[in-house]
Amino acid sequence: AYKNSSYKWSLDDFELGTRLGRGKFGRVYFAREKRSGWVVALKTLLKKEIVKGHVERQILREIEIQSNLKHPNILKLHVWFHDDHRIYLALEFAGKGEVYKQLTTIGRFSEQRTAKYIYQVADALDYCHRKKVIHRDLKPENLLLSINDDIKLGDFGWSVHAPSLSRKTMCGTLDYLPPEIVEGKQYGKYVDNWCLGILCYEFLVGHPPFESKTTEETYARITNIEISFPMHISPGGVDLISKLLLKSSVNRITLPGVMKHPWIINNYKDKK
Ligand SMILES: Cn1ncc2ncnc(NCCc3cnc(NC(=O)Nc4cccc(C(F)(F)F)c4)s3)c21
Repeated sequence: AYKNSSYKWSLDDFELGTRLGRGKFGRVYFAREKRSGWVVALKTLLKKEIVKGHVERQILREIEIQSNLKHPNILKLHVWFHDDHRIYLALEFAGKGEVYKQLTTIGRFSEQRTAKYIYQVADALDYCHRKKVIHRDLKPENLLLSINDDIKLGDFGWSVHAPSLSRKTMCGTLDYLPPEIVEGKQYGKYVDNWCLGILCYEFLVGHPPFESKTTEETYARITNIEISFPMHISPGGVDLISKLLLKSSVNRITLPGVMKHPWIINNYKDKK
């Protein structure tokens, strides 16, 4: 029945299970589609919250963008539907949950684990960029892990079609903002390359490089690129991060360049 896209999905098609997570606009549940037995992560978003947050256009853009992306390291949006009060996103279920939960539990990741995740995120982002999509909100909270420990890039709630000037209102952490956004300049797809550098540092060290007590201090450290590396990071890791965290966005190492970087090659053995 559900193969033809005109099928009207509803909550009645799903059996809800345990709650997997809670966000600002709604909750995520483990769910099973009754007829096929398919397991999904059902994200519910309260319409009145979306209207209050003035993010209606964003959720529609996310649905349009994520429905058209098909990549092994991007969380699939299977179907979406709505009722009087909520919008529902039936997403691919990531068996090992959120990356940041693992990062906070373990503290920091090994070079091998980091290289694998960075390779997979770079591969997913390169695919997005080729489809003219900038993710813009890359951080551990938006990364999930499949049961085979593969990265699933999720939450395209902030993604846009390149190039873009649309303001990214400050919600959540500032640590990942690149200098061009902090300085309110026009920006392009290279914002994702910057975020990949922040992500790589945070995976290896356990916290982002410019984290500070005050917003002003974080801004200052981002625009001056004040970065220090702990002793335990290898020269290869320092080299890759230093080639991503460059003020001039066009000089940042490309995503294919990240995937071919010696540090990645040496540390990520079983890449396909
Ligand atoms: C926790 N967890 N454990 C396992 C597991 N497996 C899959 N998914 C999980 N969690 C959901 C991950 C998400 C993916 N895509 C999202 N998309 C979104 O949240 N979009 C969104 C929200 C609010 C406002 C807007 C708007 F309007 F601003 F655009 C957009 S959330 C899982």
